[in-house]
Amino acid sequence: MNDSIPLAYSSCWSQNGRLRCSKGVPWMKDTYLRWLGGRGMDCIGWNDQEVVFMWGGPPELVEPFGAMEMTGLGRVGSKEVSRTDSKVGQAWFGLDKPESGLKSGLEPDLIEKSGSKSRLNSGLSPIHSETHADRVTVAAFNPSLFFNHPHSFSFPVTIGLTYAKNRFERSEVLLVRQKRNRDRVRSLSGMLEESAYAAVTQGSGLRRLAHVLTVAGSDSGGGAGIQADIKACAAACVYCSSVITSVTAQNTIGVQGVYSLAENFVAEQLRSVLSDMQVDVIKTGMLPSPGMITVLCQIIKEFPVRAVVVDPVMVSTSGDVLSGPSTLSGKELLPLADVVTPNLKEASALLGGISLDTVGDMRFAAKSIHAFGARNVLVKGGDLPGSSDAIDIFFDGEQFHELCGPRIMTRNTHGTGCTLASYIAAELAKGTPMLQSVQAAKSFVKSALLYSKDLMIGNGPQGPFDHLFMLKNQLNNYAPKWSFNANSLLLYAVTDSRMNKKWARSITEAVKASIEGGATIIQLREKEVETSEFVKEAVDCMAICRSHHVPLLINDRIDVALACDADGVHIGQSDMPAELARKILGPGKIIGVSCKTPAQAMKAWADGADYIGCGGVFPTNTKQSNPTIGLKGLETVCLASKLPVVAIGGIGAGNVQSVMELGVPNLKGVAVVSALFDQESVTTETRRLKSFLTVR
Ligand SMILES: Nc1ncnc2c1ncn2[C@@H]1O[C@H](COP(=O)(O)OP(=O)(O)OP(=O)(O)O)[C@@H](O)[C@H]1O
Ligand SMILES: Cc1ncc(CO)c(N)n1
Repeated sequence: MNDSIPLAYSSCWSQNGRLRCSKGVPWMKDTYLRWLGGRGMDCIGWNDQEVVFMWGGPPELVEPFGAMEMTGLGRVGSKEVSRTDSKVGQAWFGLDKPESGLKSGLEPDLIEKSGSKSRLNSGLSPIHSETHADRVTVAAFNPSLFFNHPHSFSFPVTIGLTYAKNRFERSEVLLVRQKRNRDRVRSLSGMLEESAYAAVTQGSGLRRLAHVLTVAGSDSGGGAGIQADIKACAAACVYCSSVITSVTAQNTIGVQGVYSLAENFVAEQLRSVLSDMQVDVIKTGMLPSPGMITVLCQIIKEFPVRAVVVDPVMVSTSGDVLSGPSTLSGKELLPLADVVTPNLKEASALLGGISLDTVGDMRFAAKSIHAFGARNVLVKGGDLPGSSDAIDIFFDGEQFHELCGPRIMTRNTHGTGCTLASYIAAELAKGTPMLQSVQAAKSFVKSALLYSKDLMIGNGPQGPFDHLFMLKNQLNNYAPKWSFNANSLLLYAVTDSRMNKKWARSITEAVKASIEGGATIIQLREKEVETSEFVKEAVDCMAICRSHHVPLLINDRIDVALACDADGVHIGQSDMPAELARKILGPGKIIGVSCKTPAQAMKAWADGADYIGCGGVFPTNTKQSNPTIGLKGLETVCLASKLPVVAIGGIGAGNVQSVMELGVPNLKGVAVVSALFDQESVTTETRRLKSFLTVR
């Protein structure tokens, strides 16, 4: 790499795969800014597993990644720590206090607990350390927010990424946004992702894949065990190596035979993989003997990994015993587990055979198993009697989370447990935080069951399902096309068929006029138009919007959005659930959800929406039965929302200022119907309203 900026300005580099840090980098603000301007990146911290970079860029590239906040991620041992800060300049770069860097992102007690090797620090403060990195995390931020420095805007994204990659040849480079949306962001921006990959491969010619090692039994029927684990990891785009503990003769009827491997041969497999490959996460399944667990625990301590996921397999779905409860009752493994995932029978066995029949019992079980030393516990309720939902209880030692999803009526649930644990492991390997990993896994199992509910493999009562359904789902469009810029919510024009009719305009004319007046995003909300007509107009509107670089969304009608390749959809609380809309549309489309309450806003975020529409703020003729929430209600939802917000409902030139004056950072604009479209000149009215709005 052409490294024309002297290394002295940087605080660390890699040598033979180890990260080395310079001693006593002087605090030179101006030089540093020049360096940052040229590189767009600085290492702000590291520990023995992870290096954290800050990366800046021009606003239009950075904003989709969350302009106002950034997150530093760190790890101490296998515990992930993170810190999100909106007062970026000072807290993260220590412009005022060089020592304040990421050090403050790690709780001091964690640093101590983790032992002497782990440390994080500011990239600028004097550091004397040598460690190695197996992951480089690149956090995006917008330097224009706090650096009044011309060079901050002038470097290509790839330089930063190439830089990171070259510095840490053996490391994986990850692009992240806020902790909350990390996984989505990685796929949000096609351009950035491509750049990232180009950078990663160009630089050193090497690239890493997140890696899960499964230590489990083979299911000859292919639905559970090691076979399910490999497929689940593949579906999550993660590499999976496998150490086989036992071979079962198994089909959809039951388990006909079990042949367990010798403990020392399992140890040999473990050492083969772990001594050669960079495993991020170990997932365990069937461990047929206490001796095997002892061997595994020893080897995990020898080769520490990012996280350990323990699925305490004891009984197959068919009811056949795969390993006795005694194997885990030694409880050597649980203290090493970042998460343990017992089903009801397994939880009961771990707790000496108590009966678990209700969600309350599941909470009790989760707490009791947590006391054995696992950091997190997920008690799975797939077999909860009399429940129409599939309810799992997640306990992190402090809080319970009830993860609730619809129970899919199907015989094909063989291997759900193995799949769930492996998918959690895969997400953790990619760097997704624990709770989100569990949620993603649950959502994956649900979708896989839904897709496979009528599949017929084998003649027994419990069939396998199809893990790779996404490859076959033609509706899914996984190529990201549009990276959502929340600033486009500034003046959001929503068309209305009644008003168009009243003023004798076609939808296309209305859209064209509002764009001319300065609308920054358009939504077609056409409740009274025939589908064929709607699609035809939507295609024309798309062409106009594309040529003006204005995103076009379709209200409610996902089919129409797909048919005209719109940029996304806007959905209400009673329309298609956002989570399913995301499944159908893929990560590249924009999804907005109407929300009135903080709870709805949280759900929209969890479901993968990009923004929320909040209102009705003021009374309106468009939706007479819609109760208004007022400016106070809007403010409350904005403060609770993790997504950008656009206000809607009775907004026009007379009150738009009162809305924007709320001054909540994530309130990005106003959505307007009548004030634009129930007017003689749409262009004039749009222009007028726009004059009250400025990009914030
Ligand atoms: N019919 C279903 N519909 C939706 N989700 C389900 C269904 N059955 C199980 N799940 C979910 O699948 C995950 C695995 O739970 P389950 O209790 O089936 O595990 P398990 O008994 O260990 O599975 P297996 O032994 O078949 O591998 C949980 O998140 C559970 O809620
Ligand atoms: C090998 C194996 N592991 C796990 C399970 C649990 O479903 C199974 N049925 N078979």
